[in-house]
Amino acid sequence: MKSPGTHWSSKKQSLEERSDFSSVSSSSSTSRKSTSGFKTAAKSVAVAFTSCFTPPETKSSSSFGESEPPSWLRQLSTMIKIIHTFPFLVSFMSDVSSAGSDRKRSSRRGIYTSSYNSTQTTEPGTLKFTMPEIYKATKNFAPSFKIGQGGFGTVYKGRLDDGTLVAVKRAKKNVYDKHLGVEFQSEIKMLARVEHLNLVRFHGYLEHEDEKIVVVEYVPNGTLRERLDCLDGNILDLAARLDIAIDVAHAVTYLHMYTGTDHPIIHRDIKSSNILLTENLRAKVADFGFARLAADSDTGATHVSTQVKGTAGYLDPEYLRTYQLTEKSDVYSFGVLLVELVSGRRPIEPKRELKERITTRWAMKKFTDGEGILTLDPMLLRNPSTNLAVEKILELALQCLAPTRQGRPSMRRCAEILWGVRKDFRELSASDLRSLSSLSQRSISIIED
Ligand SMILES: Nc1ncnc2c1ncn2[C@@H]1O[C@H](COP(=O)(O)OP(=O)(O)OP(=O)(O)O)[C@@H](O)[C@H]1O
Repeated sequence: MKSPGTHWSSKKQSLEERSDFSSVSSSSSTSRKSTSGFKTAAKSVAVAFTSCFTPPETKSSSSFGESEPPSWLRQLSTMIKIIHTFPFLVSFMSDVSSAGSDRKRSSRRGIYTSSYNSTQTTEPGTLKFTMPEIYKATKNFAPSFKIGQGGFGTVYKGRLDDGTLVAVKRAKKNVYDKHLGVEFQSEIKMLARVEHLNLVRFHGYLEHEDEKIVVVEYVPNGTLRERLDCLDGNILDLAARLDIAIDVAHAVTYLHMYTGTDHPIIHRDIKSSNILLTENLRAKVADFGFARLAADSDTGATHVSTQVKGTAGYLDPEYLRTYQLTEKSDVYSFGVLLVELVSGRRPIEPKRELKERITTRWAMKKFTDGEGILTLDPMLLRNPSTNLAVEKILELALQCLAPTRQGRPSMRRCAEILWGVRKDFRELSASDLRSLSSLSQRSISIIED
């Protein structure tokens, strides 16, 4: 995703500037607009009670590549097959029976079957797309299908033979940029390991000559950063922001506690422009280009030593100093994200006066001075429920932003704390609404009198 800040990717910690947003995902907006106080309060309550996650639809698509997949991928696929034996059988049967297209890919990620030319059956487990399929899906990479541009390359919207909408990430063809190859390998390796409602779903990849392509689920409602910037004129209210924070906490908890095979996964690039939003404004964490496997705690290891990668403004200072990476680096980035959700500000705001340029520093100072509410995004209205929620979110952010990893909560704990904040927020919003309603009833009777 495009960075709102700067990408770090070097042992020497050299800075690599990434370009600004130039394009916005398509599709209609469903954001909620804040208008008058009463309306906003009413909406908050309605949203709080109706927001629920709609799982992505089961999708099937077509095909595989001609060449053998790498051995690590075959092993991975075998693991996935074992984990998903039953879904595989179910989707395999439905694919065989539907026989609508020449080739079929089952609905479960990583498990494929084929009836190409009615005779050939490719070994399940290949995640590969072919170039003709990609050309067809993206209408030869038509400019009108372009939905984004990032450090990795260009992203196109695509439609597979069965109608499934996908995002096709095509790597830049820069033979001198070795990082792209590493990012590509990391992205497909990690995506192939994970499956969670709050993570973008992996459909497959293509690596052929100088083409490197990742195909993932298309998420239609833009990035969180675009929403906070109000690019479509709609304000993301606090109820929606809390839901998004919880979705992200769930996704990252899953990565950290993922025990399906071996090590947990550290995302390393949690930031608002890597969080995609669905039509219902629920969040999906994307971009596994920097993801790493965590240290194996069974061996007593506490961290992995690795070159520093991530985005300026979100980077754990301890990791930056020591090169020691743990899950708590994601927790730090999540703390930055919480402040971003409350304030609407980017982590680094170079145009502001000096003491406000580093958003977390400014916000944490306000919070510890007892003025946390002053950090609230000016687009959001203050009321008792919002005031309380803001205090609680900033309190959690302060813990996540602790200078060393021992002081930070686990991502699971973050999720639990946020559930509590959301529960209180909903209850208080409902009572705010009741008082507003009785107040307006009283004023109506005074006018009538
Ligand atoms: N799955 C998706 N569904 C819809 N839009 C997407 C999807 N993935 C990416 N995009 C769009 O494409 C843009 C660029 O995303 P991309 O993942 O390529 O960035 P990136 O190359 O990883 O950038 P960086 O490395 O700088 O973070 C996003 O900001 C978003 O607007």
